[in-house]
Amino acid sequence: MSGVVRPEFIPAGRGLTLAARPEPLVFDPASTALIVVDMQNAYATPGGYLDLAGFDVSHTGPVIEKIKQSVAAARAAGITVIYFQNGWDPDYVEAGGPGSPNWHKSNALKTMRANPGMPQKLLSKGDWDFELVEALKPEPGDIVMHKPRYSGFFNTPLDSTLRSRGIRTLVFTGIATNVCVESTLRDGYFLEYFGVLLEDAAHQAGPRAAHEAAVYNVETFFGWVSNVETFCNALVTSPRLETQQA
Ligand SMILES: NC(=O)N/C=C\C(=O)O
Repeated sequence: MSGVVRPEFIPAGRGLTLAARPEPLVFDPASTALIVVDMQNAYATPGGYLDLAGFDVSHTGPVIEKIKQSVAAARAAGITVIYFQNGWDPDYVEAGGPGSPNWHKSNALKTMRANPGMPQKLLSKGDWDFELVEALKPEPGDIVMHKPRYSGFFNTPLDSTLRSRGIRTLVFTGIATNVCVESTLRDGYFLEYFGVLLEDAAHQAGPRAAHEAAVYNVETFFGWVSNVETFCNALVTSPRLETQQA
């Protein structure tokens, strides 16, 4: 097959071909992780942080369902599943004070400051807002990581966890496409990971154009774009690359 990207680290005789834009990408389940970014009540449930801050979360249901499908397919194929949870300790030390840009830019922190009457618990560890949505609970064998900033690589054990397992391909799902998903995929690119975005398993914070812009950025500059059905089909039906090249 012409135009297929085959990363050098995938040994001959191994690899599945994922139909993707801008071109198909060969990946090996053994060196791939499915990353589920911040599928917390804060980002996906009415009454959570994004909703309270004025972002539309009314269309997250289908995305949750798509992520569920991708997680099930990944687990069945032996792909490592990593769930991120974004947030801070209950005293908000990890959020940083006025000396941190996070204190000034985080819409969760700004929303709480603007509404002193509201429970001051957005994205606080141990609170409902911080919890993963009911439909996407990790199972034994899955990895759960907390992160204090948008990128999953910042101040977390993500890089060492991936390296120690020989993982080089990262398949992304979650919320928000244009913030934590894109930030983590971009940082992964700089660290030599191959990033794939499943576009129907991600949802934006803000207007739909923000999702589309993030998809464009990934497809054009940072990685590859596919979807859940294609990913699931690749895991069960993709012919081995060596067969295709023969
Ligand atoms: N998970 C995210 O993409 N978060 C986006 C905004 C925020 O956490 O304030």
